[in-house]
Amino acid sequence: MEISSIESPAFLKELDVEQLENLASEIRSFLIGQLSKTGGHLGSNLGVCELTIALHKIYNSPEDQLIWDIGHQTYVHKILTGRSSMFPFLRKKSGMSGFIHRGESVHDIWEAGHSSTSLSAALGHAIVRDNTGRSGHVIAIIGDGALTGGMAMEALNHLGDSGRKVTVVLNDNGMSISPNIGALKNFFADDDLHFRKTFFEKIGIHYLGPVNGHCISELIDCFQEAKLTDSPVFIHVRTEKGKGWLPAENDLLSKGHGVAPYDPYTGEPTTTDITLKDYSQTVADALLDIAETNFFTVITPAMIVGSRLVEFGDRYPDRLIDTGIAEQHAVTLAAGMANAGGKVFLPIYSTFLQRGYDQVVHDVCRQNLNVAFGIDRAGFSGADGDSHHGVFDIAFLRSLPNMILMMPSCEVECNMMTRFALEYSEGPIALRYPRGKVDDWLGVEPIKKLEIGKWQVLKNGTDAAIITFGPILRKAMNTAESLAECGLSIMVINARFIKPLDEALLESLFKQQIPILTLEESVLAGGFGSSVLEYAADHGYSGSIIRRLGLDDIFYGIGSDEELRTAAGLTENVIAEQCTRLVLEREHA
Ligand SMILES: Cc1ncc(C[n+]2csc(CCOP(=O)(O)OP(=O)(O)O)c2C)c(N)n1
Ligand SMILES: CC(=O)[C@@H](O)[C@H](O)COP(=O)(O)O
Ligand SMILES: [Mg+2]
Repeated sequence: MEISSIESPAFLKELDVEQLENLASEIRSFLIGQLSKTGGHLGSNLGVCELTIALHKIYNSPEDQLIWDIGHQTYVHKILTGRSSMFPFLRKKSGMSGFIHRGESVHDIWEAGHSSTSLSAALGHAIVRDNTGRSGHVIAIIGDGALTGGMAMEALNHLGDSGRKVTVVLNDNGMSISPNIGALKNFFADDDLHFRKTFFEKIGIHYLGPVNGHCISELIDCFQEAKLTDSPVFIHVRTEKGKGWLPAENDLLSKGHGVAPYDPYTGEPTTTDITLKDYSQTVADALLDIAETNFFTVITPAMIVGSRLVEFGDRYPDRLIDTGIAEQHAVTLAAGMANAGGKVFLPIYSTFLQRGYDQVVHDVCRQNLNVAFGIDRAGFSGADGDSHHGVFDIAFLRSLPNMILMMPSCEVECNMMTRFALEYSEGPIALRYPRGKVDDWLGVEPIKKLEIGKWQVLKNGTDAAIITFGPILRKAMNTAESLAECGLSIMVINARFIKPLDEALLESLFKQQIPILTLEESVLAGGFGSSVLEYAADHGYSGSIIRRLGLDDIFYGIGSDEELRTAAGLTENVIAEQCTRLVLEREHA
């Protein structure tokens, strides 16, 4: 079977089990070859080849609706639904999403990226199906990692009680990104099948399994039985993440979960920039350093690898808590520990902190607890696309009483801020840092000490001021230096504290009537620039000239971080153009 000739899953109906097994190995080879060039979520997909083939063999997509949790494991689904030719463009600008994307195919029913939503969505689809008299099966496919998320539990609770005909397929590979954790993992690993069956039957859900997820005939039999069952069904499928490719099978840390381009024979990465130090590693190194003399606990919601905490966990196993995918719990756990007098650092991706927002408001900020947040992947998150960009946290955190918000622009500042956050004892504090590699120190002289709400003038100037923070500061400096050659004197300010603002510095700019350009890789609505505008309006400077550059009121898609920045106008050219306009505006005011 030529993978490139597959247009729809209809052909699977004609194939026998042996042919389906051959297809599974061909798809594996295809994935290993293609992803060696683009990178992507290899391990999860190698593990679901047989499972996805069996699902499409037995169910009739799209009349039967396959609802995938997260969606990072849908590459085989994409192949079977006619998208193999798009693999060279996987996770690229204008290419194919690494997740489910409704615009790509009628077989893509539900978009995610964040975990644990599939059961709620499936039940929602089933309720409308039943209310409208439509036929068709609704099947949610969820991983054992995603099942640790609170939403999945809430939906399971509802599903059992509803009695609706929804099939839940648990793809249990024992792995989240790293080995899965928790009591539920033990429950599913337990061979006491009787106890598990009884548990599900008691909550109104018919349990089938465990099924060998690499045995197509077992899977087929099981799905056929599920189709005939007139109540919610839970199918427990056991698979191996990374199945069929030794480098992934042997990778005990993450089974080839998310890989950069690699040599298909050895698995060795072929890109060089992965050796450069990034912000997450800088924070993790600072934590390792501080831990030598101070006791604190690090909490991670399933992101040990991405937050670069492997070494910390090896060195201080009792000081690292992996909650599994459970951001809400992680935040309130941190609040509980802080309330009990513990010192906690919680690295969490900006996009996943969205899940724990009420907990930040209600548990942490309201009680003014000493939780230090490391908001990772703040800014664009490239190839993961719209579900993962960390561009809302400034808007949703700066409105919270008691919260202090910082962003480093280089390695030195990142290290200092991590220390500062752990030393701070007046309430919640967060440093947000991006996905990229750390930059060199930009400052004129090394900072000795951070002061809450104190900004740094990196370059003096009289014609206009750029106020910004984070790595984009370098673009601001470059632009100011180029404009100096054209005779413009542009001040550059490092607003390392996003909240609180440096009111004294702002006052002096307003009084001197220096026009201001704010720059942020985050949404403009409610962002940093808005806080400067608010300050001006509230303190009698509403006539001041202030412009903002940042992200528009849209969801930005996939691209390299630089491509996305260009789309958002965060380039030196646009910054220069805006500065020039500000100067002209002041001249004509
Ligand atoms: C709310 C949320 N938190 C964290 C993540 C990051 N994340 C993506 S995949 C993954 C592991 C998922 O494990 P599982 O559901 O078992 O799928 P597998 O990769 O094992 O197939 C995690 C933690 C996410 N997507 N959503
Ligand atoms: C699918 C998912 O949500 C994660 O695997 C995510 O892709 C991780 O991103 P990083 O590679 O930036 O850690
Ligand atoms: Mg898993």
